[in-house]
Amino acid sequence: MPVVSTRDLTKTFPGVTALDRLTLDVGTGVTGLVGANGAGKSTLIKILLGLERPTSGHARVLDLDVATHAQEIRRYVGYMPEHDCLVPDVSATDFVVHMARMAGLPAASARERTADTLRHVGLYEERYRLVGGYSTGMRQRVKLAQALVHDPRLVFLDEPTNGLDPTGRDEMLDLIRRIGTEFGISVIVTSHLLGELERICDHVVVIDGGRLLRASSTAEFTRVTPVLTVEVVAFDEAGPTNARDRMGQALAARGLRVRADGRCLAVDIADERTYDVVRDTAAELQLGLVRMHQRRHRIAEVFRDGAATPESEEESQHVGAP
Ligand SMILES: Nc1ncnc2c1ncn2[C@@H]1O[C@H](COP(=O)(O)OP(=O)(O)OP(=O)(O)O)[C@@H](O)[C@H]1O
Repeated sequence: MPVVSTRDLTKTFPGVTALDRLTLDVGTGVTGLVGANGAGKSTLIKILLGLERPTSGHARVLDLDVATHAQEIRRYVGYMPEHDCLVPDVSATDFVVHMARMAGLPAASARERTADTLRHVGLYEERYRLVGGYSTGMRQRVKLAQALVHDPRLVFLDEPTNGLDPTGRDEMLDLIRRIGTEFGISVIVTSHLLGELERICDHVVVIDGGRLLRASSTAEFTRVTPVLTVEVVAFDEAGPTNARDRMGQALAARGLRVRADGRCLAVDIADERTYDVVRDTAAELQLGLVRMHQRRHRIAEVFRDGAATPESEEESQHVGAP
C-alpha cells in the first residue's frame, strides 16, 4: 500500500498554479521530494496534511482520504515545517511535551516520549535549555523531535537541512536515514539540494512547475551507465584541454566513441578491452591517466535535461571524430 497517493491533484492560487494534475504514488521508506523553489513541494505537503484544500483532484495518506480524514491523518503523521515554528522562551523539553500532548499523548507518556526523542536527535544534555539560545542546527533538531514524538508512521520533513553548515547537514541527513532504517518510519523529505537525496533516499520524486517530472528508485536514477569517464593530463606544457583532445582523437582513431565532458572524456564501453585501450593510449601519448571510472547517472541530470538521460549537448559534442 502506498503511504501517499494523489490523483490529478491541482492547486491554484490567484495567478499561480502550484500543483498541476499531479498523479503520484509514494511507497514506504525514505523518499526525496525534489524541486526548485516554487515547484510546489510545500503546497503538496500542506494538502496531504489537510492544511490546504486542493482546487481539484484527490489525495490519500496511509490510505485515508485527506478531504474527509485530515484529523486522523495528523495522528499518524509527523510534520517538520520549513520555517521556524519554535517559541524562544521555553525549553526543548517543554515545547516537545506540549506538541506531544497536542498529538493526544497522556501527560506521563508525553514526558517519557519527549526524553526518548530528544535523546535520539542528540539534544538530551541540552533539553532544559531555552530554545532561544540554541544554534540553527539544534533548532532544526527540536523541530525534528516534535515531528517524531507521537511515534508517527510517516513524517514529512520540509527542507530539514536549511541553514545548516556542512557538518550539521551531514548529521541531519544521518538522523533522517536512521528514522527510516532503525525506527521503520516512512519519510518524505524535501530538498533543492540534489546530492543530499542521492545519499539518503530509497526513492526520488521530482516535481517541476507543479507537475511530476519523474518518480523512481534512487538506484535507478544513479545507475551505472556503459560509459567511462576518463581524465588525462599532459606532463609537457600543453594545457589540459589539449591533452583531452589528443587523447580523444587517439581513442576515436582506435574505433571508440568519445565525447568531451568538461575536462574529461566520456568513452562508450564497447567491451572489456576498452579499459586496456584507454590505458595503453594514454601511455603511448605519454599522458597521465588521472581517472578512469564507470559513469553514474546523477539526479541533477533530470533538471538539466528535462529527463534522466546522461547525454546533454555538451556531452554529445564529439571530439576527434575520425
Ligand atoms: N498561500 C499562497 N498564496 C499564493 N501563492 C502561493 C501560496 N502558497 C504557495 N504559493 C505559490 O505556489 C507556488 C508553489 O509554492 P510552494 O511553496 O509549494 O513551492 P516549494 O516547491 O515548496 O518552494 P519553496 O522551497 O520555495 O517553498 C509558488 O509560485 C508560490 O509562490
